[in-house]
Amino acid sequence: MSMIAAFYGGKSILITGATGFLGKVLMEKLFRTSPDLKVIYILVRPKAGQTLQQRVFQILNSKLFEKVKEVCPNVHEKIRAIYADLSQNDFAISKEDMQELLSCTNIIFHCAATVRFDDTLRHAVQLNVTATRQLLLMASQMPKLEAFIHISTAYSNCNLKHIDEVIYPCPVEPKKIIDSLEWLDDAIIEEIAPKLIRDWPNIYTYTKALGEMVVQQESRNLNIAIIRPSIVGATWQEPFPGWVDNINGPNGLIIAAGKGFLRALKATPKAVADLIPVDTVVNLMLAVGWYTAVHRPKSTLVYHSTSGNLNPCNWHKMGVQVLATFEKIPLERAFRRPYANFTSNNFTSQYWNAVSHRAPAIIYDCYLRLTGRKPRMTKVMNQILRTASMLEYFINRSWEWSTYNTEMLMSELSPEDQRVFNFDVRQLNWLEYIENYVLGVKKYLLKEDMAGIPEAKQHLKRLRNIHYLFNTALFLIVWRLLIARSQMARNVWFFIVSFCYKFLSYFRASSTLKV
Ligand SMILES: CCCCCCCCCCCCCCCCCCCCCCCCCCCC(=O)SCCNC(=O)CCNC(=O)[C@H](O)C(C)(C)COP(=O)(O)OP(=O)(O)OC[C@H]1O[C@@H](n2cnc3c(N)ncnc32)[C@H](O)[C@@H]1OP(=O)(O)O
Ligand SMILES: NC(=O)C1=CN([C@@H]2O[C@H](COP(=O)(O)OP(=O)(O)OC[C@H]3O[C@@H](n4cnc5c(N)ncnc54)[C@H](OP(=O)(O)O)[C@@H]3O)[C@@H](O)[C@H]2O)C=CC1
Repeated sequence: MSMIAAFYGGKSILITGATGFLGKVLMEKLFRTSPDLKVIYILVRPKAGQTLQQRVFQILNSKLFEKVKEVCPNVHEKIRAIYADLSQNDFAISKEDMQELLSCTNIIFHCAATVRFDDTLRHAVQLNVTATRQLLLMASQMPKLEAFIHISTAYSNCNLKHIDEVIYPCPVEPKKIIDSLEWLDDAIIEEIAPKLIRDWPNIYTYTKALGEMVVQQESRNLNIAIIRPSIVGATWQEPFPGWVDNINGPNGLIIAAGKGFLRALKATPKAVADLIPVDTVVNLMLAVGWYTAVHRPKSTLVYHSTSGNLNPCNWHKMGVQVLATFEKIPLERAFRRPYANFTSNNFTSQYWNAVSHRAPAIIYDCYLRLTGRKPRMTKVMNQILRTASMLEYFINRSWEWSTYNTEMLMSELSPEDQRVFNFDVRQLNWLEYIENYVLGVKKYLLKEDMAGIPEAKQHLKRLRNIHYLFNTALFLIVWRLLIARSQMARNVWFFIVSFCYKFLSYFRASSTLKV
């Protein structure tokens, strides 16, 4: 019997960010391994015209939850969606709901955040810092609370090269920033933001670092742990391999590469690609929840959920495997054949952007215009290049994350728990994982049918022929222009023609002699 699964039985669990990528996989695993849990409270806001109930219904009826429905048929009754907006005072939760949360919650998993790199400082602080403080305040009023698990990111200290499982101080006190945002207007905030974030690459990582400091400062006598995942990728094993449902991190670039939009990337091939499967992160989260509640460590422990120091893979290996998978399982209606290279040189990168990205987009838009359609490719291309440039910081550097606490926890688990809540990335086979990942992007994110693969392959063949035809035509045009304008080009041309003529005459004469 799994001790961790048994621990969550009968518990009331509060999850923020349950509608996000990590939150959904966390709920799925909880329901599947501890179907006798009492209730999962989720703080949700209405979004995209959907009510809370519609959002929950959609999640529970997705492919991800298929296995849960077999193990826990009454899952609908065990999930309680509470209206909340984490960027509002008291999260805009009703008095009754707040009372219920305060009196019943046993465990908190705080996943909600804005993960946009380009968010405004005001909004990112509201969500990643102030909301964390507010939730800790709520937690301190929960008599039954056993553990508070805060999800941060391994990149919260990406201004350092070696990162230990400790909370590092930030140059500016979070409280000072929270207070100053109350009276500064938006224009001034955006002006001072670059000065505040110093050597952090974006607002996201900076505010996540502030969030950790808040956790340390406001921990009071709570049982708290922080988990820092690196780049969270598709599921490795559970509930099935390759599940993914958003375009963050590598996902958008994998699609852009598979559709033939992105054919070169400013990346350092040997830099470590620190991906971590989402189910591995979730298993660690549940193990940490159990350990924090049962063993009650004296201080706030930080756990790194990273792969680089235990089972490293670099961007070259990853890129090659992504492309190899697209050879076997192409995406539908590609713009060009998937082909790409990584370059760490600025000049080469600019060159490839002009030749491989912008030029084909402009040519395609001309074609759309000529055929009476609305041009759109340049816009799409600009968006992809903007996204790629935002991610560049992370694919041109390597970090070392120590994992003492994570390894310590692994050794504390029973063999059964190590199996059911496996977070040992040493067992991960990267080639197999990446293949399933790419397949998952095609099936679950793009919702493409596997039956369409032969047609997709046929389409790629047509693209290859168009490519050859285009290159030949281009060569002939350039050559013709050269011959018309340059004596030297004419001489070379006559030399080639006469050489070919002589070769053919010799070949014909020798074959006549043999007869
Ligand atoms: C040496 C030889 C080698 C040979 C082999 C070479 C082979 C190469 C093949 C290439 C294959 C590539 C495969 C490898 C992939 C490597 C990529 C690695 C990426 C690494 C990422 C590291 C990130 C780590 C950070 C830390 C992790 C975290 O803690 S949190 C999660 C990270 N957060 C995010 O990822 C959020 C990032 N997104 C944003 O901040 C914003 O979306 C944006 C700023 C990027 C864009 O904002 P904007 O307002 O302009 O746009 P938005 O409204 O959001 O969207 C507009 C349209 O753009 C689409 N979109 C959005 N995001 C992405 C995206 N990530 N990728 C692609 N497209 C995106 C979006 O859908 C919108 O489209 P429309 O709706 O159609 O308009
Ligand atoms: N994905 C990754 O690569 C990594 C993620 N992390 C961390 O993991 C956690 C989860 O990330 P992930 O699941 O990928 O992110 P998502 O963007 O998928 O999910 C974010 C969640 O936060 C919720 N949220 C955002 N704003 C509000 C708000 N104002 N009120 C209520 N809820 C809100 C979202 O709700 P809604 O659906 O309504 O928008 C959503 O459920 C974050 O803390 C992130 O920093 C760490 C490292 C890597």
